[in-house]
Amino acid sequence: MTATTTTTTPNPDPSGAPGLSEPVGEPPLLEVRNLTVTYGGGADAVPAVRGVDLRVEAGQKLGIAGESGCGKSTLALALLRLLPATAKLTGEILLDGEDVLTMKWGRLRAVRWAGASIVFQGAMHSLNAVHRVGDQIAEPILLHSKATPAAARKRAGELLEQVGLPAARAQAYPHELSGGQRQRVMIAMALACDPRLIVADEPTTALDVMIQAQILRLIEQLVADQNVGLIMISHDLAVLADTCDRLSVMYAGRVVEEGPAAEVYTDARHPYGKALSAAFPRIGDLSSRHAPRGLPGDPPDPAALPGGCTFHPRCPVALDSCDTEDQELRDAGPERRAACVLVDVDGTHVDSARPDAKGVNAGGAQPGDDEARSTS
Ligand SMILES: Nc1ncnc2c1ncn2[C@@H]1O[C@H](COP(=O)(O)OP(=O)(O)OP(=O)(O)O)[C@@H](O)[C@H]1O
Repeated sequence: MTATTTTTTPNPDPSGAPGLSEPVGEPPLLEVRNLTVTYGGGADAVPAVRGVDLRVEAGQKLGIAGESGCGKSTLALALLRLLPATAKLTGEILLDGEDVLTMKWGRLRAVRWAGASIVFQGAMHSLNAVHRVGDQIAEPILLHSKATPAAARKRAGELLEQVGLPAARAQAYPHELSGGQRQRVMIAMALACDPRLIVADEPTTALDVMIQAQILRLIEQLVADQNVGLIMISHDLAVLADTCDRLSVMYAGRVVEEGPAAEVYTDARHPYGKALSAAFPRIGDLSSRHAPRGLPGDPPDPAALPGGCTFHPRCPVALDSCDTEDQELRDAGPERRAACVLVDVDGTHVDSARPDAKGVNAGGAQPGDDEARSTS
């Protein structure tokens, strides 16, 4: 995608996300401002994404974590306006400073694949079973460039080699490849038009751990070599912490915590971030103190969100006021933000010992139990 004018002054950072330096005069690669996505309308409206701000620079890897149903895939699809017509979007999605939400269709077609491309989960379902994978990789090249069919096929072979497969595998049909190989094909396809941003939605979920590690290292290598931006979406906080620079944790359609990936994983500020982190085992420490612990209860139905802080019904440290008072993201230490009334501006941890804490879910993840997560 061609960068739009860079003569304007830098956009102020509405998310306030610190630590993301922006070259003077250059808009960030991706800036999402106050994005909302609502499926349907009236009494049946489902607010799947609610006021999300994100920012990704070239070469940066942002992880988006959260339980099933928190709006991760909706957010990913919204970035390229790939949602069904029932979805209503508001806010801004600025790709190189150009708003995806107000683009004309012709421009949007050009931006898809070339400006940003998506690697979906479940390559078997995303690839067309009756076409050779080389032809499927060549297709966006033919659509987005003046390449001849022969040149596009040659490029497809090169892309396969780039993702660690022999060029000759271009002749294979999806069912002739292993799950890991198919996911490599998906990544090759995503790279076909030299995008500036790659959105990877659960790219390794269906793979065994060995192949998962290979695919993650491949994605990391490609981001470094080609200086693209990466948004990686996963329910697996450990995978994101291992792969990404920064992490945003979503709950009920909103970002409730963000910061450097390793810090959010080992020392989350928000009770939900803490609970999500505590749900994953720490490699190398299998003592009972570090045993993974689940979070009782389920995320709320987006069509019937609880009042106040949407996490309060599951929160082990909720105060009475959390039933009615919602929280915006607030500073929670250097380069950290969290949407919790108990987070102090200086980043002091959630204080689970407050006398007015209601102490629900006493058997679940205990946010005050930081020690258990700080030694990995
Ligand atoms: N086409 C749709 N019409 C109505 N509601 C939808 C539609 N797609 C998703 N939703 C709802 O929007 C909410 C967010 O769904 P989404 O798939 O974005 O979550 P997710 O975090 O990606 O979950 P998962 O990890 O299970 O894919 C859910 O409540 C879901 O039921």
